[in-house]
Amino acid sequence: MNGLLKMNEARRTYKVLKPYIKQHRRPYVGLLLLLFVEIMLTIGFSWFFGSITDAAIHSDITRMKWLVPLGITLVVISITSTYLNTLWETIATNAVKRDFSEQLFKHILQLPGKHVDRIHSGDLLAHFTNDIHNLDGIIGSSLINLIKLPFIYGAVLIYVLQINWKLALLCALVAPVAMVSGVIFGILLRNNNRRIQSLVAGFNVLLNETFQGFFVIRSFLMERAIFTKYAIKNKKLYALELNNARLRGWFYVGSQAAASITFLVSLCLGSYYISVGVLTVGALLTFINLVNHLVYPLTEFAGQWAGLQKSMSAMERIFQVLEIEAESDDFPAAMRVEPLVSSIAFSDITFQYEGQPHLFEHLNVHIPAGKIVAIVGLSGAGKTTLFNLLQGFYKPQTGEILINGRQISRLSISERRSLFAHVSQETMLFSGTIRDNLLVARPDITDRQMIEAATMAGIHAYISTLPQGYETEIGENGLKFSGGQRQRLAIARAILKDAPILLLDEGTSALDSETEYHVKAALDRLMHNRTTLVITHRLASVHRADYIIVMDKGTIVQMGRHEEIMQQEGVYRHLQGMESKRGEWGYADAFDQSAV
Ligand SMILES: Nc1ncnc2c1ncn2[C@@H]1O[C@H](COP(=O)(O)OP(=O)(O)OP(=O)(O)O)[C@@H](O)[C@H]1O
Repeated sequence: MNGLLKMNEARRTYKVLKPYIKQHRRPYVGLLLLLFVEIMLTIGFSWFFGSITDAAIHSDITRMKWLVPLGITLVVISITSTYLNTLWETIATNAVKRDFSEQLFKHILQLPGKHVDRIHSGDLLAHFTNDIHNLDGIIGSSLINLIKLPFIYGAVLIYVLQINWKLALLCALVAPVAMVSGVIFGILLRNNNRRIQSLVAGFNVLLNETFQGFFVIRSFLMERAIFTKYAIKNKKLYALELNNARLRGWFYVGSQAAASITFLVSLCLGSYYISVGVLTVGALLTFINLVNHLVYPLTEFAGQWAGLQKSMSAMERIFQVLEIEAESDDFPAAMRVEPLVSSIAFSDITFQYEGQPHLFEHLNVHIPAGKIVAIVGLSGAGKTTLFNLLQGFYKPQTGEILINGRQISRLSISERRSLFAHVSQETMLFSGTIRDNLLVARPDITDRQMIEAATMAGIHAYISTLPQGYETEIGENGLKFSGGQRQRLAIARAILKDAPILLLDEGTSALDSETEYHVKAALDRLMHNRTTLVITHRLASVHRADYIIVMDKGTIVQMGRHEEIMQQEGVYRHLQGMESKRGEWGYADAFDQSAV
């Protein structure tokens, strides 16, 4: 039933969390022990009030003499147990959350490309900013209270039954009402919390897009539209939070009413019992002290149940990611592969992106070792997809990719990724220093090697002009690089990776002539003695290639040297024609001057 905690859901949750709870079992065992201490304290204090009152009424000084130190002992135990309870609960909850979030993060880092495509980064963010924190219910307070409350209820009921069974049973009549209203409250609260959680995930998506697309938003004057979206979500969240408060308010009013009625009934009937000599004043005091424990565990149980359900819905969202099979059990490590100049063969490859029509059908192509091969074609022809397949981000449905005759699918992920150095259109720079960004491929390299690579890439001279050189911080709050500088940093990274196959995406952005000269020179050095596949959108640069592969809608339509395929009627000549028209319009030149 919607809203009720499904048993298989709970079982699945605890199956996943069990190893983490087991690993941090000490604070959990401590909390279980404290549970019994708390039950003893609850009954002990009530008994103490009754006993000391009766002793006072009967002027029993001897009894009072040993009751006072006992009372002090109870207070000391109570203070200590409260302290330990807070400490152990925090340790248990946070240790489990810490390990579980690390596992989730690791899992996400190892998800296959086809699944990453389907998940919005804002949703992934929400797992860490929201869902993980909402797990408290299943691993912390709610779980412990759900175990504790029935014990407290049972122990108190047994104790008050032997004080006066009629009074006790009368008070216990409140139980069914409290339980039914608790279940209804739990369902309503869970449904409301589900809506809140999915709204919070939506917030993350919006914020993520806004901060990533800051300049696009400004350039397209989208500020008002984005702000309106934010404000609408904010209003919805406010309404849902208010709904939550109302639900909780009504529930606590109900609990209070139940507690007050029970208190009044036991006080009035108890006073009558005193007057007819069935109860002593002390026994009534003990009873009244305990009677609240016949109501609050029931109402509190419903509250904790709701907390548990809130955690369950957070866990449900996390499951959607956890259930996707990861590429490997552990992180692939960078490894040195033989710097053998390698041939590449796509053999009978059929591939389609999920939910898309076939992009490649029986694609066959052989690239000899040590050659520079340019891949050209209109946008969407499948050029980038070839790179994605080579690096194993996606798997072909049929066919094999062979490197030096070896089936690439038989290589480990480490071996496979170590074969390629990829210089993409967009150079991702991470927060940290220039050194950190250069050493991403090989943290073990020496300063001399790093400087050599930067010199070859034509970026060392610039880095040397910076006051802090290679230690300069880059990223959000640090130095920003121009497009050309970023490209040269990417080339330096690729030089340091020293892989036998170079995958180069030249991109559409043009560079000014001087920068282009430096980048080209750096690339020439990088391509030396390697097999290079270069996606190029600027046909002026294809003359350097040994072969040109022309792609159209997932098919290789032409292949050969520039001079050969220029003789043929087809896509390549058409592209060349477009390029020269672009040159005539002066578009490329104008762009060249403004870039970098
Ligand atoms: N992750 C993806 N999921 C679904 N479809 C995709 C994905 N990536 C690319 N495609 C589709 O596959 C086709 C080929 O895309 P690909 O990026 O390989 O083309 P391309 O030749 O590199 O284009 P461009 O020159 O514009 O970069 C396109 O129709 C594209 O929409």
